[in-house]
Amino acid sequence: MFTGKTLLITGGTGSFGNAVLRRFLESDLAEIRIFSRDEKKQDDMRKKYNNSKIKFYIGDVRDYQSVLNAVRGVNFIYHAAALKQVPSCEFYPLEAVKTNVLGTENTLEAAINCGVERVICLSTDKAVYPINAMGISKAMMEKVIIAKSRSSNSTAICATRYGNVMASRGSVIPLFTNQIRAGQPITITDAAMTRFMMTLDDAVDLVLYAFQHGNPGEIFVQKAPAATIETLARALTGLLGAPDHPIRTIGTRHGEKLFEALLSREERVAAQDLGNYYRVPPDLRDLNYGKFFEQGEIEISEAKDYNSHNTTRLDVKEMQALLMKLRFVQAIVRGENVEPEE
Ligand SMILES: O=c1ccn([C@@H]2O[C@H](COP(=O)(O)OP(=O)(O)O[C@H]3O[C@H](CO)[C@@H](O)[C@H](O)[C@H]3O)[C@@H](O)[C@H]2O)c(=O)[nH]1
Repeated sequence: MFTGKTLLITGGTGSFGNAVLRRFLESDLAEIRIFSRDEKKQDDMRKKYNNSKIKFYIGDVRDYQSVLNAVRGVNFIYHAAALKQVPSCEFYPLEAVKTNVLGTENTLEAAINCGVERVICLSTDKAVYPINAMGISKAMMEKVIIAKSRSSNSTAICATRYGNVMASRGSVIPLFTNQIRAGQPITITDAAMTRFMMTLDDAVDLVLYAFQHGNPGEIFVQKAPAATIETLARALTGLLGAPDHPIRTIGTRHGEKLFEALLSREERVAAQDLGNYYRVPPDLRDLNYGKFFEQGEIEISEAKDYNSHNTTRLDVKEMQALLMKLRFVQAIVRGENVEPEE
């Protein structure tokens, strides 16, 4: 399906953008466009990949015209441009709205106007029962996707939703490994806090799956095991040969949850179980509220959400086995100095 076609990656200089780019460079795509605001990172990528299939576009999803320039002539879009840090979005919620909500609207509008075949948008578990501005803006992004896909016949728009991607830049795994190596105590927010644990490779598999099998308005959810932060810390100290390394509890950060959900109760009832993934269909009921009410959903009262407290729980040994799949952790264990996954 990709032979001779063009893919645009918004936010293409970030971890997800890079991972998707690497995977798609192995396909028969004719061209891959990287769209982002970051001139410097684009320049680094130009040198690093040194590949004439890759074209670079400077722009910002907040600016429709700049998106439109990059979208003309494109067949597929992977939309990863986002403000994704929980604390910064708490302090600047309107910035999250501008990039995550309005930026998505701009991207989808340009896609529809240019006859793009498929768009896959990146979402997060923090969009389910959201409590922080980042999650709320991503939840609104999902609503924009579903609303847009109701009214677009020729462009199929889907989302993929993930939990934490292990060892991505700025995340807790590089932080803990730095603390261990620097001889500083590991700073744990709450020992009992759980997070879904998945690798970037798993996340990219789901993007490919969504491109190949997604129907308009569907959200694909990656199933994953979870671990407590204490298990994660103990797994890392064990791997780095410092099992007695001190741990200090610092308390929950701004806008943080004790556990995350990948599917709400309502979504779990409607979702199709695909083995490694869930496929959540869009709610296609119309605005006729009388009908809406008569056709209520009985199963929802019984359903449980799919969350990081009730999914498979990893113990320290299992967590270590998963960590050792990461190139970043393998290199750290060998005693090398490496940058986080990107
Ligand atoms: O010093 C620290 C920092 C973090 N944590 C904990 O480690 C876990 C993971 O934290 P972090 O790696 O910062 O990720 P999250 O805040 O959960 O958010 C990440 O994961 C999301 C997906 O759930 C992405 O959307 C976000 O971009 C990404 O920052 C959380 O339970 C934190 O409380 C600590 O215990 N100590």
